[in-house]
Amino acid sequence: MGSQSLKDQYSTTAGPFNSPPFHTVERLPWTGLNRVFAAIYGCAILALLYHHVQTLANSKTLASFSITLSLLIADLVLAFMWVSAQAFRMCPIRRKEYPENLKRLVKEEDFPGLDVFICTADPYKEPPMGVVNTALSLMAYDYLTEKISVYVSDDGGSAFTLLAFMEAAKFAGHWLPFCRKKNIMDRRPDAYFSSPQFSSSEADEIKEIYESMKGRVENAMNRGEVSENYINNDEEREAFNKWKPGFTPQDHPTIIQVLLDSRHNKDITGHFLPNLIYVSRQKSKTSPHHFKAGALNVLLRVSTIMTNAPIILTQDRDMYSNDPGTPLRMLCYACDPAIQSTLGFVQFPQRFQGINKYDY
Ligand SMILES: O=c1ccn([C@@H]2O[C@H](COP(=O)(O)OP(=O)(O)O[C@H]3O[C@H](CO)[C@@H](O)[C@H](O)[C@H]3O)[C@@H](O)[C@H]2O)c(=O)[nH]1
Ligand SMILES: [Mn+2]
Repeated sequence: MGSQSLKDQYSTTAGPFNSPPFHTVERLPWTGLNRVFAAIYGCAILALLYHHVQTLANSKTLASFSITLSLLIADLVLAFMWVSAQAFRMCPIRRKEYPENLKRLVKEEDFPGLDVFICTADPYKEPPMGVVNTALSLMAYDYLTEKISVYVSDDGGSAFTLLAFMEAAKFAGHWLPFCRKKNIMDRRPDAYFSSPQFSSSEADEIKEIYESMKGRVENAMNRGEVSENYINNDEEREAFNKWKPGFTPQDHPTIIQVLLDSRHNKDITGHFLPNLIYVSRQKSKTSPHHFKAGALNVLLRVSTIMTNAPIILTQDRDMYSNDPGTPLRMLCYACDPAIQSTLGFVQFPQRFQGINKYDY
């Protein structure tokens, strides 16, 4: 990473201004064994390929020529796959961040703003409640809430997704202070409610609010419309009125709806809530929309005008953050002057759980 060689980074002992380090990187033991194994395996592959080439050169019939050629091609493909997988085994490392050291040098009020992007594309393949859960796990980060802005891009152009987020905006007022108070790690509500740590009368109350929100959204979806009894005020009515006849996911004007404004909206304990903005970009059958990349580009443009945070975090709708300290961990890299000027992005490892049958 950056101009520092990996070797220099291994010896990182001090952070900026000789403070304790913000992050360290350590080589994993037993790498030597991987390399020896790869060398032996590589020789075996080369010998096999050499054998195929020899047989090919000496083959006398068309049948043996074509069989050997197919074997050679197949083994070349397998060899390529094996070589590309070795990159991860040659120099495995473990990175560690020390947010406590960062907090000692940088005051919380001086942390940068954070614009969070979530994309969703289809309310039936990607149920709105799933996207809401993802968003809540990010809104509940351990970070000054008024510095967080969550932008949701809805390529499905669905009133149900907007309804789900209107409900989520209200639920956030209960969920965020609850997570803070209980210091919950998994801040995706449905993951928390199905975890063994979930048990207390307070948690039961929150679960009840969650279930009633979920019920309302799912009922509306089952009925196939957001009827009058889901709408609470004129502002909400005005938003849903944008779904005029002829509105389709592939052809409709832009909808941008601010659901939470961090300058005004507070949770039940009086803390400010993060910004929450619903965006469904304009679509037209005559111009390509470029899928997720197109959606992210639109969110970039919208967020630049609305909040323009120097840090952007993006997350697919089928993932969630299982560590509320993620923004601080990211800042451990972004605030390190030694790598800051060359740092483009920080990527966190993904852990796959509960993959559905379409995701293999
Ligand atoms: O027109 C589209 C299509 C997809 N998406 C979103 O893009 C994300 C990724 O789509 P998904 O169907 O989950 O694709 P996966 O194959 O699971 O995703 C992997 O592969 C994609 C590229 O194929 C990457 O963009 C993803 O980050 C990566 O997780 C999701 O949030 C979608 O809602 C849109 O916003 N608009
Ligand atoms: Mn996915």
